[in-house]
Amino acid sequence: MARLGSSPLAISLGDPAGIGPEVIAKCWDNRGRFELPPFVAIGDPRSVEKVWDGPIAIITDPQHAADVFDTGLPLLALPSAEDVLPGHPSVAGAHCSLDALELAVGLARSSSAAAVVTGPVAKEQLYAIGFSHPGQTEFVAERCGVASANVAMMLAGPSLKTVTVTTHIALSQVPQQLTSGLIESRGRATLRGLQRNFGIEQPKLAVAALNPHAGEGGSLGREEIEVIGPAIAALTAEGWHVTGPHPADTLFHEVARARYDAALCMYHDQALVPLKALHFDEGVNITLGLPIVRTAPDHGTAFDIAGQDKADPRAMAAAIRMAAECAEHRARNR
Ligand SMILES: NC(=O)C1=CN([C@@H]2O[C@H](COP(=O)(O)OP(=O)(O)OC[C@H]3O[C@@H](n4cnc5c(N)ncnc54)[C@H](O)[C@@H]3O)[C@@H](O)[C@H]2O)C=CC1
Ligand SMILES: NCC(=O)COP(=O)(O)O
Repeated sequence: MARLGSSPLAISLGDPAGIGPEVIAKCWDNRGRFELPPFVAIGDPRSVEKVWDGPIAIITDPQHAADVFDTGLPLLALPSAEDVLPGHPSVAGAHCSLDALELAVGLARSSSAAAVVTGPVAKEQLYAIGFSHPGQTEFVAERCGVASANVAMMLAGPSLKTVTVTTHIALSQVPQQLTSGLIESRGRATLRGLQRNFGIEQPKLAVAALNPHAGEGGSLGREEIEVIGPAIAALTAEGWHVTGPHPADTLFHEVARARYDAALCMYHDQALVPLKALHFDEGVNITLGLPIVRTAPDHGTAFDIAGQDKADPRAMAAAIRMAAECAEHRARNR
């Protein structure tokens, strides 16, 4: 188990109607088996009570989380304006999930929490209340004062780490938004993040192509020649170990995966499909490039199974463990 200082991890429950409250409660239930350090959950206590009958320890100071961790799930209460119905998202629930996220980030920024783990939110619900960021990644970056181009959304599992250059945009927008500058800055955030969070001193980055067969010499698209290639050359000139652009269809099999520490992908599904195919049960989303550690499970709100005791907590447990390990690693190598 990672050894943290006196501060617990702060975990936002996510959308109160999603599976966040259930998987977090199940993590507390299985804290010994999953080898989890003390954490404090943040959100509406009713969202947990509706799906779990274990003990909740309401606290008002995160520093008390460790004292009560053996007897109940430590919870900083942020009640939603309306009652919670698992599987039925609401405007009030979206506001509640955003408040919990904001508080969790604030606690980590002020060192009252060792790291942040975020429960799943529904982007559609957040967009409906005026949330102007593509996702939690960009929101956390802004709250930390980091430009969103300088963070990287990494999905990490035991045998694969992927990063996506463009994040939550329509597929039709990807070619316009892909620039050499953006690929470079995501690449840099990834390489530094591998060093800082995972202790990989000389990280190897494999860059995926956008087009089939890496563009087939320009006849199936010119992004590899005009956009991706120059970004790889710039990163290589800085001394980083970067290869590509690699045809994406042959980048994720076992032998190929052994050649790199992370794959830099051009769009969301290029990065997330291989990761979830291999490691859905234990995939972790980690934001690289922040002054704090932020992780999340790779899955979403799963409203279709919320409140039915079907949610698998292993990805949340992996996110908690990774947050603790990265925080400890960063503290040791300050
Ligand atoms: N980090 C985050 O906050 C994320 C949020 N989302 C949000 O979640 C919402 C739903 O997205 P979907 O694409 O449907 O993905 P999803 O991950 O919520 O669900 C996809 C399928 O996997 C199942 N599933 C997901 N997690 C599970 C678990 N722990 N145990 C058992 N089954 C599980 C669901 O029941 C569903 O059938 C969207 O609004 C999206 O914005 C999606 C991914 C990550
Ligand atoms: N598909 C990954 C995802 O939706 C996570 O996004 P974020 O809210 O962590 O930015």
